[in-house]
Amino acid sequence: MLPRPNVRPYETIGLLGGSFDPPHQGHVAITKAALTLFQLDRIWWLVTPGNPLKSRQPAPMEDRLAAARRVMDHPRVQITDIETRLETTYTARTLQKLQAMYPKARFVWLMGADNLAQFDHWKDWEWIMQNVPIGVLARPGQRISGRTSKAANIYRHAQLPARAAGLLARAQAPAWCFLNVPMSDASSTAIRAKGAWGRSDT
Ligand SMILES: Nc1ncnc2c1ncn2[C@@H]1O[C@H](COP(=O)(O)OP(=O)(O)OP(=O)(O)O)[C@@H](O)[C@H]1O
Ligand SMILES: O=C(O)c1ccc[n+]([C@@H]2O[C@H](COP(=O)([O-])O)[C@@H](O)[C@H]2O)c1
Repeated sequence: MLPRPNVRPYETIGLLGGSFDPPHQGHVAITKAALTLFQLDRIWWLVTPGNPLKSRQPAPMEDRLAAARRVMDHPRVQITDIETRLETTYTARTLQKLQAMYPKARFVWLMGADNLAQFDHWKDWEWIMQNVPIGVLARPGQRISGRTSKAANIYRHAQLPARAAGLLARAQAPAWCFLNVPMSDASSTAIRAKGAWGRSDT
């Protein structure tokens, strides 16, 4: 297991959960954009043991962690196996445990627009909305489905405009912000379909 990350009091930490099967330049692009635009101190990649909504078994955790470390090399980004350590797969449970472990940290949940589109299918998604600020990054073909999704509509009153993105981490939840960052069409599905897992790490 990887060492438990250290956290300074009042740090703002973005959490990018994912299968990373494999990690790619789309993940790198949204991580760099989120660091800057949401003014985060750091970002942790949470390499998930398994997405609860996906039946497909991902590549072994060690392979995904190693590939993630090769692809995402940045002093303020840490690759973690926290969900394995916490024995969680549901995001709400992961967030509850992290908030209890690091009560002075300010966590922000990060995700692509495709996940906002189906967010209302996640376990305890309203708890997440009401307890953790959420930063959403544009993804090709998913901007409209994300922005018009059930979760977006129900929590429209809690949406921060993009020009206020820098306030998200310190905002009281519910608070979410959609950023129209330059988009990358990279996807793990496409890389797997090409049989390119581990060959290029891009
Ligand atoms: N190109 C991209 N642009 C914006 N967000 C992305 C992009 N690729 C991945 N993400 C986001 O990164 C997080 C982790 O994604 P994940 O590891 O599932 O990669 P993926 O390419 O979506 O995988 P798959 O194709 O297997 O579904 C998710 O919140 C996802 O929305
Ligand atoms: O908690 C849930 O119900 C839930 C449902 C779907 C996805 N997630 C999380 O969302 C993150 C992105 O998943 P993925 O497979 O799109 O990379 C990852 O951390 C998953 O564990 C969480």
